[in-house]
Amino acid sequence: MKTAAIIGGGVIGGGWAARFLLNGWNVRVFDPDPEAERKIGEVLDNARRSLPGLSDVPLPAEGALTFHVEMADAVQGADWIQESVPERLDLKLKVYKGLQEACDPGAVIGSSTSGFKPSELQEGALRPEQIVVTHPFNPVYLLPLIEVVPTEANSAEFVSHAQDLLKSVGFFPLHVKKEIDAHIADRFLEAVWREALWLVKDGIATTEEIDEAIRMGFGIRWAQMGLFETYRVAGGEAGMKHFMAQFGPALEWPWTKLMDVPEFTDELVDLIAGQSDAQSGMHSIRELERIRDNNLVGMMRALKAQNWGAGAVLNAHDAALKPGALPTLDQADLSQPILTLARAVPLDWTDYNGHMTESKYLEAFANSTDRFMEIIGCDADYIASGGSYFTAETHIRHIDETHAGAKIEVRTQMLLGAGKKLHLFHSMYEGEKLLATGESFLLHVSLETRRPSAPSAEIEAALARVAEGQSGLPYPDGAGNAIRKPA
Ligand SMILES: NC(=O)C1=CN([C@@H]2O[C@H](COP(=O)(O)OP(=O)(O)OC[C@H]3O[C@@H](n4cnc5c(N)ncnc54)[C@H](O)[C@@H]3O)[C@@H](O)[C@H]2O)C=CC1
Ligand SMILES: C[N+](C)(C)CC(=O)CC(=O)[O-]
Repeated sequence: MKTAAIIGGGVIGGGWAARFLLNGWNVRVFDPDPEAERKIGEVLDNARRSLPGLSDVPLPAEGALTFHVEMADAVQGADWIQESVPERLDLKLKVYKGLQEACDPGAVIGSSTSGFKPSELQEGALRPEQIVVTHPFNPVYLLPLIEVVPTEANSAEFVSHAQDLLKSVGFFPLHVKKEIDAHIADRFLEAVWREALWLVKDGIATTEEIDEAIRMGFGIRWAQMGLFETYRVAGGEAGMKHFMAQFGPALEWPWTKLMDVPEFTDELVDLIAGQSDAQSGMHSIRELERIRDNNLVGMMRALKAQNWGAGAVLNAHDAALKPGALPTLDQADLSQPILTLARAVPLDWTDYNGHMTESKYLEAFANSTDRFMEIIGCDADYIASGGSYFTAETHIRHIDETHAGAKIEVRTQMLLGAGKKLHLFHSMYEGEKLLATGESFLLHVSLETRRPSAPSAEIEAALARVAEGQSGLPYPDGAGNAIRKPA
C-alpha cells in the first residue's frame, strides 16, 4: 500500500489527503494548526459523499489517516509528499529543507503552488531533482487536473513516475513543458478575475451578474470543450481561420484591461464583499461546498456518459480499477448468490427526500442483470453475434433507505435458467443491511428476428453450472410477490 505525506492540511492539503485516502493510500498529515484534524475531517466528509460515487466500480478500501507532530515522522518512507503550505516562497523553501533531511530520496515532492516556478522552489534544495510543481484545483478530491511543471533538474523517468502515481488516484496530469509564473490555468483565472474586479469597480455589473454571465453560457461550454475547440466550432464550417479573421481585430480595440489591476482600497473590498454577501450569504461555506460538489458530480457524470473531457478521465480510472472488482463464473462461489454490483451511490442518484431515487434502483438492478449476462457468456461479442436477453418483467421492493456515498453491493440468485427463460433475484445490501430487492424475468432472443430463441450451448452450460451451484439456496423471501389488490 502506498503512503502520502501531506504537509499543510488546509483547503488544498485536505483535498489531497481525501483524494489519496479514498483511493486506498495511507495518508500522514503534518500541520501545526491545532484545528487541522477537524478541518480535514470536514473536507473528508464532503469527499466521502461525492468522490466514490463518481466511479461506477468500487474504489479500493480506504487507507489509514494519521496526524503527526513532527514533520520527519510524516515524511519518512512516504512515496509522495505534497506540500500545501501558504503561498510564501521563504516558507516553502524552509519546509523543503526540513523534509528532505528526513524523506526517502526516491519520493516525489509535489508543490501545490499556484504561482511559483519549480526552479524557484528547487533553489538551494538538498535534492532539487525530487521537487516538482503539482498544481491542483479546488476541490482536489473531485477535479482531475494537476499541472505538472518540472525543470531540467527533474529526469524524464521521475516526471513519468510522478504522472503514473497521479493517474493511479484518478488525476489528469497535464505536463507543462516550459515553466512560467502561475503555470497555464491560473493565468486565465487571473485575467478573468482582474476583468471582473474592474467591471464591479466601474459599476458595470454586480458579482451576481458576473457569475450569471459565466455560468449561464460560456462556463458550461468551457467545461466540456475548453477555449480553442469551442472557438473552432464557432467559426462555422470554415472553422478556426474564419473565427480568427472575424473576431481577431476586436483584440486590438481592446475590450479588456488585462494588465491593469484595480487598487484594493477598503471601498472596493467592501463593495465586492457586500455584493458577495447579498448574493450568497444565505448559505454557509459548507453548504456552498456541498452545492458545488453536487453540481460537479452531476456534470462530470454527464460527461462520463459521453466519454468526453473530464468524463473520459473518470472512465479510464474505472477501467484501471475494474480488474478483480467482480467475480467471473470461475471465480464466484456458486453455492451463494453471485456479487453482480459493487459501487458507491453517486450524489446525482439522490432526490428531494434525501435518499436514492427509485429509478436508480432499477438502474442498479439492470447493471446487475447485465453483469450476470456477462458471467454466463452473454457478453458484448455474443450480443454482436446476434443473441441477447430482453427483460420482460421486473419487481422492486424498497426495504431500507439508501444515501449518497453508501457502499452498496448486489448479490444475485438465479431462480430459473433453462432454455430461453431466465429468472433472477437481486438483493441490494449496504454491509449486511438489506436495502432492496429486484426480481427480473428475461427471455433469450434472436436480435435478427426480435423473437424468443434458445441461447447458445455455452450459455446453456453456464446456466446449468449456476443452477447446480445455487440449488441448495432457499427460495428468497419476497420472490414472486406483487402488490396485492386492496381488500
Ligand atoms: N485555495 C486554493 O484555491 C488553491 C490553493 N493552492 C495552493 O495551495 C497552497 C495552500 O493553499 P491553501 O490550502 O488555500 O491554504 P490554507 O491557508 O487553507 O492552508 C495552509 C495550511 O498550511 C499550514 N501550515 C502553515 N505553515 C506550515 C508549515 N510550516 N508546515 C506545515 N503546514 C503549515 C496552515 O496551518 C494551514 O492549515 C498554496 O501554495 C496555494 O497557492 C493551489 C490551488 C488552489
Ligand atoms: C486562487 N488560486 C490562484 C489559488 C486558484 C488556484 O490556484 C486554482 C483553483 O483551484 O482555482
